[in-house]
Amino acid sequence: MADPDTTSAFVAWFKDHNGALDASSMQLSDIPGHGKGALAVRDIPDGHTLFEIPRDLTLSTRTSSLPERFGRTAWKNYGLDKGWVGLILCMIWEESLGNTSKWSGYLNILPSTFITPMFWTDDDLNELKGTAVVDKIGREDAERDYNEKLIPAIQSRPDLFPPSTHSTCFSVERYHVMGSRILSRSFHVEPWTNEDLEEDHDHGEEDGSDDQENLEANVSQSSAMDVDEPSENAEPPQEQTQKMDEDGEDEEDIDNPADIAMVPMADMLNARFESENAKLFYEENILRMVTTKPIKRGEQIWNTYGDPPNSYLLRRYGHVDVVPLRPPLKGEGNPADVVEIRADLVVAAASHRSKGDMQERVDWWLELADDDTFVVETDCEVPKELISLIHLLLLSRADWQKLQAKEKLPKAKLTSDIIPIAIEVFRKRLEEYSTSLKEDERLLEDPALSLNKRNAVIVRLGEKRILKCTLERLQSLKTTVGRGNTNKRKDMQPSEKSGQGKKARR
Ligand SMILES: C[S@@+](CC[C@H](N)C(=O)[O-])C[C@H]1O[C@@H](n2cnc3c(N)ncnc32)[C@H](O)[C@@H]1O
Repeated sequence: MADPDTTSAFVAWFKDHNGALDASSMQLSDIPGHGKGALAVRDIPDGHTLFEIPRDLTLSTRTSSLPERFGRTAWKNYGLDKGWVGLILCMIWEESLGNTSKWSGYLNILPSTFITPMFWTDDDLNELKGTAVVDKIGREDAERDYNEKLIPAIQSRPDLFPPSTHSTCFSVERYHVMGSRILSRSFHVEPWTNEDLEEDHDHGEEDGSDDQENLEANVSQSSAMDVDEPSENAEPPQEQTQKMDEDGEDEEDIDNPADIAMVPMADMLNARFESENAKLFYEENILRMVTTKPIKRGEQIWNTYGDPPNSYLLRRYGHVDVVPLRPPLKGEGNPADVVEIRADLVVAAASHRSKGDMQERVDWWLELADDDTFVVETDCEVPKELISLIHLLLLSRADWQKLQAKEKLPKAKLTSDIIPIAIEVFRKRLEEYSTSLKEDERLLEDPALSLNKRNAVIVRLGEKRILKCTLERLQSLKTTVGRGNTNKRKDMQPSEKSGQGKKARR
């Protein structure tokens, strides 16, 4: 895919702009099935610096000159300070400048085609039916920002965005390309000093807005960051996270979109479940990629994307992880997979035992539990909140009234009246996919299966394996409970983990 000329032009640009690369340790290469990536060209010890990126070489709304030229007040008035649209506009504008942009040598190496579901045909998207990907692709939301913010902004300043370039450089297609580049490559880079933060704050005041809350949140976030490595510098280096947050709508949840940055060179590293052997740290003036394990010559240098489930990997990055699974699951897949179960499925399964005031109980639940989706992980444990909701729906009217008075959710215990309903929930959830688990396993044996379809099958198969495993455990528990012997099956007690309010990736 990458031609060596593009790669060497990028490396030359990086060095020309004060990036430091230890080429005796690492080189960029084409890696089959991974696009480009970094390989160790010698044995590298733990704690070794592979490259350093000057902060001003990162590309964000802080470093591009566009927000300043556009005017900070106007930037806010057009809504460019919220979400990703401001950074997307900076990237498109920098690209429209061609070779005169400081980042042209970087933008030239970034991909313009993506294999994420955002760009799939309806036929391929159908393969994702039932999975956690379907509702989260967000193409319509992105296009709303394009039409309601970006277009009015560029039309307001023909001096910065000549009308002749609108249909080419500023097209909705380029907008999606830049959005996908951010989705799959951006980092969360906070300012180093309070002065930098104050600078952000000053801009807010200049615009007559009050950013004090955000400012404080950022200060505390900064000081709370993990410090992984001892540093020779006055201040310790701090760990960077590629991808701001694990939640699906992360991009919108970020306190300060100015913290989202494209980081040349650091974004050339691939990632695989629990394979991380290098990590990005930040210091006052540079970001530094440091090895976190010894790496053998010829091995790939892996960053981490936070080891998310395959549904998330496919949606954001366009690939899936397939590694050995852990008990109780067998075979290969992603040990970080999850399956989401909507609360309405639980309500439907419990409806035949309805107490008449079901809706009232559901509303009360939503208020108190603050989540309408349960997440089952590869340990195949029934989420505590799911059990608790079934309990709530089955309570006698008198017990329900007592509970309301106490404002406490019912205990999460898998009793003989709960188990059959939980079984029905898992069965119904499995029916939401259009194929069976066995059919999916057969499909994966077909070498002619397209990459998109293969990835979709891997995502849904991972979810189905969790559902089947949990279902089997519930069925076996039903038999045990039926025999009046619950003590032997302690393993089916709900996990504490899920009781701690693990949120669905929505
Ligand atoms: C941060 S970039 C890494 C550099 C990228 N490979 C390139 O060619 O520019 C992230 C992208 O790399 C690819 N990638 C990363 N890890 C991968 C993996 N384990 N398997 C396949 N592709 C991977 C995906 O296309 C993902 O969107």
